[in-house]
Amino acid sequence: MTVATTSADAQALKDALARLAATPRLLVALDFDGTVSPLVDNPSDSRVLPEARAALTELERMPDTWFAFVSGRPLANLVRVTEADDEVLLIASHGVEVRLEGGAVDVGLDDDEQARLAALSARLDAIVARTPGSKLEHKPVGLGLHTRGVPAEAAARADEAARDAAREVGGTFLERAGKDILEFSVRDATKGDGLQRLRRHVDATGMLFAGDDVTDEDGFAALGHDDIGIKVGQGETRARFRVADPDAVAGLLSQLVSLRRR
Ligand SMILES: O=P(O)(O)OC[C@H]1O[C@H](O[C@H]2O[C@H](CO)[C@@H](O)[C@H](O)[C@H]2O)[C@H](O)[C@@H](O)[C@@H]1O
Repeated sequence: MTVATTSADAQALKDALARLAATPRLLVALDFDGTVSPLVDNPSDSRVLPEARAALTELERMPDTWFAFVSGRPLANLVRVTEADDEVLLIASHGVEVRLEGGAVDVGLDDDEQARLAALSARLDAIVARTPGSKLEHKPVGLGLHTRGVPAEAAARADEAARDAAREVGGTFLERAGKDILEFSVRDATKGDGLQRLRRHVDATGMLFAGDDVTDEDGFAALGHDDIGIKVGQGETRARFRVADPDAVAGLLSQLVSLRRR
């Protein structure tokens, strides 16, 4: 993948990182898939790149410095793939599930939400059965139809059928199209809500947030003037900066560690 950035952009990012490294209370919040972990066919195989992991471990040890994963994955799944210890702050299910110090909140679906999810799940199962290579992911507040590796036309047909199914079930489903995944949720929190929650929790004076997907745009929208938003890869974005891939994110995290150590 090529991502066009000029040397002026690269210098501006370097300068912004140096300023952020000097902030009194620093929060580093990272999307997981496609940001610190390269995209892979089987979601349970995803892991944080070693360089990023080393940098995050260093950040965790520094005073007045916190890091968090902010992901669309369910919380239990996110804990497993990130191998996060109990200290790591986690925002999961696109902002619905939150684990700050003191444990996670219970999402507690009501009867109507449970019934609508069950009805949609049955319909999506039928779509998966006739779409080889697709998979249905069950999440605490929604369902994700995965089509990675499915030929484009068949994937588009499956997505369209899934949208029809959600309309048939009725009520409000928040629809999110990500990378080879179409999700339907009965709750409407966003990663932006998650970042605000984290900012308040640690009383951050500066924040870095990096993400690669459309749902990360809600996160970029929640950033302030003294924060840094980094889009990973191609696509439209409101982030101020852009890097090519998870390796580049890992490199930036290492730079941030060195700068903050100083
Ligand atoms: O917010 P994120 O941390 O980026 O999570 C978004 C979704 O990530 C996972 O799916 C994506 O990554 C998989 C592994 O690389 C890939 O196989 C899939 O095609 C991608 O859509 C995860 O499985 C989903 O639950 C997340 O919503």
